[in-house]
This record gives sequence, structure tokens and C-alpha cells, in this order.
Amino acid sequence: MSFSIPSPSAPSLSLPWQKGFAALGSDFYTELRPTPLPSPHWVGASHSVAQLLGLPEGWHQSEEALQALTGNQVFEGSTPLASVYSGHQFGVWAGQLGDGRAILLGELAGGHEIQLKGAGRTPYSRMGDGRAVLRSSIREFLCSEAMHGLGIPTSRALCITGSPGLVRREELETAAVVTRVAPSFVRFGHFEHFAANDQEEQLRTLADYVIDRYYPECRSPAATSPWGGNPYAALLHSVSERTAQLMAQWQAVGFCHGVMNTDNMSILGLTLDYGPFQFLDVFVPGHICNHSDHHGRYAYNRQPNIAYWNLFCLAQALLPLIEDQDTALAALESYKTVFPDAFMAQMRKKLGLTQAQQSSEALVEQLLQLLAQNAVDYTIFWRRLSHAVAQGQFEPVRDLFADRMTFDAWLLSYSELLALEDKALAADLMLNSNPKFVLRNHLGEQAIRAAKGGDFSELATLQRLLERPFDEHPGHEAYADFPPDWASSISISCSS
Ligand SMILES: Nc1ncnc2c1ncn2[C@@H]1O[C@H](COP(=O)(O)OP(=O)(O)OP(=O)(O)O)[C@@H](O)[C@H]1O
Ligand SMILES: [Mg+2]
Repeated sequence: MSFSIPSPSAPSLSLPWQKGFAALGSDFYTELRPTPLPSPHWVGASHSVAQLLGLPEGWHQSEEALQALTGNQVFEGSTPLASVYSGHQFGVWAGQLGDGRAILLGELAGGHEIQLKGAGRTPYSRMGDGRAVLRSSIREFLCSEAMHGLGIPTSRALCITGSPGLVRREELETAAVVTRVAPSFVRFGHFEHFAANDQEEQLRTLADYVIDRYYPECRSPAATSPWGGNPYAALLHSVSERTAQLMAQWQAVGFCHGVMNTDNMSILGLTLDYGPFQFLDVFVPGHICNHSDHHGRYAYNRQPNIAYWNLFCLAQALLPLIEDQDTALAALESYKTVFPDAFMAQMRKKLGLTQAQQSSEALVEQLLQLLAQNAVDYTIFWRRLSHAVAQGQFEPVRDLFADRMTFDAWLLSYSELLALEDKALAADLMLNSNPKFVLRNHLGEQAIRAAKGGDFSELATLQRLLERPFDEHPGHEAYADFPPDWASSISISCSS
């Protein structure tokens, strides 16, 4: 998307705000205005999110939009707020947290909440400055839209605005604001907050709000009957299954979140909070993407178990409403089958297999071992395999493995299962399940370096590729290539 100079004659953005989360009352949040940033400018925007929100053509030409989405003025009809939540961070109860730098502008009539990340201090900022830097904002913006392009549930990002205003991290950096969009930004930590403070009335109000708005089926007899008629257990069960599905998608695409604290877990099963995330380059099951995660709690291969641990925290928080511990535990039980089943379903699609065969499980297990032992690039392997099935030519895949004999043995077993499939349909399924483009760290880094120098074209190019990651995009092969040597020296921490 290109930006024109804001025109004073651009129409005023009259947006249809409605009371959603804000209707819960002041126990749940603090109303406050964002803190202005000097001389804002556009950095990037998502046309598809603008369409989702029903924004008028040319919205990004409006000075009002630029100022309001930087937090320098407030849209008419919006009542900005910061919500309170708590949470477990790195497995330890952290007490009260809350939106320390995210400010919810409100909810639009279509049911989309709009939130500014990096819009200034709030009562929940603790020692933080309420800001986000350009670097981390670009990563959040790009990855939100990349995940959507991959078909993985996520918060979305409408735009980034930048400012020459300075923020101190390891060094001085410039500030930016990401406008995030989601049906709800409620986290597990919101429930933990009211449970920890023995505020059962507020806990119930929040749970009722989430059920009525996002999980109305949890009140149906079919959903509540396994749980003695309890809708809160039905909610826990639904959240657990959605989370299991999300983990299956993360694992299948090779996504490491990096900070799976309970305050970063969406009650809607969305990917939330893009901090030190990483898409795997080489397949290393124990890969730790967050430089600050010294014990590897959030390593790639631990994510499904951590999600279950987090769900257990949610179950504990909901216990006053569910009333019975065995029921709460039972509501989580299906995670243990839904996750592996969903993961296998994802892997079968990646292999172009449409039928669930017992032998496909062993095939996937052997393959993952082979990928790890041979230090194979995860995304490139799957894309090459998809083309190999399409063209019947496996040499480019074989080239990725040092241990060719073991790979050949695997290929033989795979070919037997593939022989049961329609080859063209299998190849098509694979090319639509195995992305050519993922947001590798070094690609994000290149866009960030250019943007720091005032050139946002690299960001726009990368965004365009990631929005349609299964398309070939001829001429952009470099973006689908192996990472350069310097990629391994990129260090991503919680600093953002
Ligand atoms: N620069 C900052 N200023 C104020 N609060 C911050 C800052 N950075 C993080 N926090 C707060 O610290 C807590 C944990 O931060 P975490 O990194 O998980 O979230 P985040 O990246 O700020 O935001 P979100 O989860 O909304 O994407 C949250 O309460 C968050 O608001
Ligand atoms: Mg967070």
C-alpha cells in the first residue's frame, strides 16, 4: 500500500463504536487517553484488515487516522481504556500485570476490537515506559498478517505508525504504534486476575461476557450436559480444544512463540503478542527462540505441553465457577487427544495424504527425526517435497539430507502411502499446506533495517509475500531461500 500526504480535505473517519468489553465496568479496566508521540508518520498498513473493519477507501490519507492511530487524538465516540489482568510468567505467578502499553480504543459495530500497542503508560505499566520500538512493531505487524495468510488464528494488525520520539532499550530507538485488531483481547490472565483476588462476582461477569459474546454454544444442553449443566466447564472445554488446534498449527508450520505466559494466551485461541517469536530455519526440536528464556521453558517442542499447563491455570481460575475440581480437570482432558489428532491431520496435509492411516504416524515420527538429525531447513524441505510430488522428481529433496540412505528408506515408505492418493490432488494439497514464504528472522531484520533508514518498501514487499505465502511470487525466490550465515547471530529477546 502506498501513502499519500495527508490531505486536510480527507473525510472524517466516523466509526461505529459500540460498547463491548467496556460495558463490564471499571473493575475490569481504567479509562485513559493514549499519550501523544511527536510528528507521526505511516510505516505500513494492511488493506485486508482495513476492509475487514469496513474503513472507507483512502482512510490512510486522513490526518485524523494518522493522529488517532498514533494516540495523539481520540476518535469521536471511542472511550479508550487499559484492562487489568494478571498471569503466570515463566511458570511463576507474577501477580497483577495488565495492559501496560496497549490501549483499547473500543469495539466497532462489526465486532472487532481496536487496540493501540505502544500508546503510552497506563496504571499497569509498572516500570515500563508504555512504548514499543519500531523494530518490534514491524515484527508484530508482519507476523500478525503472516499468520493470517497461513490460516492460523491470530490477532490482526491494521497499521504501524512511527515517530521520531526516542525510546530507551539496549540503545536509543524510535517509537512506533501498532494498531491491532481482534474480536477480543481477553487472555487467560484476565480470569486469573479475578480468581486470585477472590473477586468471584467479577470472575462470573467476565466468564458470562466471554460465553455470551464468543462461545454462546456453551449454554446449550448439548455442551453443558457432560459437565452437569455447567456452562463454565463447557467454556473451559471449548477453550482447551481451540488451544489444542492452535498448537497443532504452530507446530506444523514450525512457529515458536517465545513467551507463552498465561497473560499472552488468548481466550479465543488466537496467537497473541508477537515478541521474540521465530519460524524455525533448521529443524531443531528443542529450539529456543527467546534469548531471555534461559531454561528453554518455551522451546519449540515444549509448546504443546506448556499450552496444557496454561490451560490448567485457566481451569484453576475458573474453579470457583465450575465448583468441582474433577469436572474442571475432565474439561481439559480432551486436549490430550485433540492436540495429537489435530497435529497429525496437519502433517498428513503437508504430506498430501488424505486418509488417516496408522502407518502415517510412524512416517511423520521418522521424518521429524530425520529432519533433526540432518539439520534440514524445515520450510524448504516441505516446499521442495510438494514440488517433488507435483513433478515426480525427488532429487532436490534428497539433496537436503546428508544421510541419503535413511532418507531413501523413508521415501520408499512415503511413496507407498502416496500411491494410494491421486497424485495431482496430493500435490495441490501440499502446495496449499506448505508455505513458500514464512517470516524468517533475517527477512524481518532486513525490513527493519530499511525502515530504520526511512525506506518502507522492503516491509511492503515482505508483507505482500507473507499475505499469500502459498503463492509462487515469481522473482522473489530470494525470500524463500536458505537464511544467510548472519541470520544465526540475530538475537531476539523480550526487549521490545
Ligand atoms: N514498555 C512497556 N511499558 C509498559 N508495560 C510494558 C512494557 N513492555 C511490557 N509491558 C507489560 O509487561 C507485561 C508483560 O509483557 P509482554 O511482553 O508479555 O506483553 P506486551 O508485548 O507488552 O503486550 P501484549 O501481550 O499486549 O502483546 C504486560 O503487562 C505488558 O503490558
Ligand atoms: Mg504480553
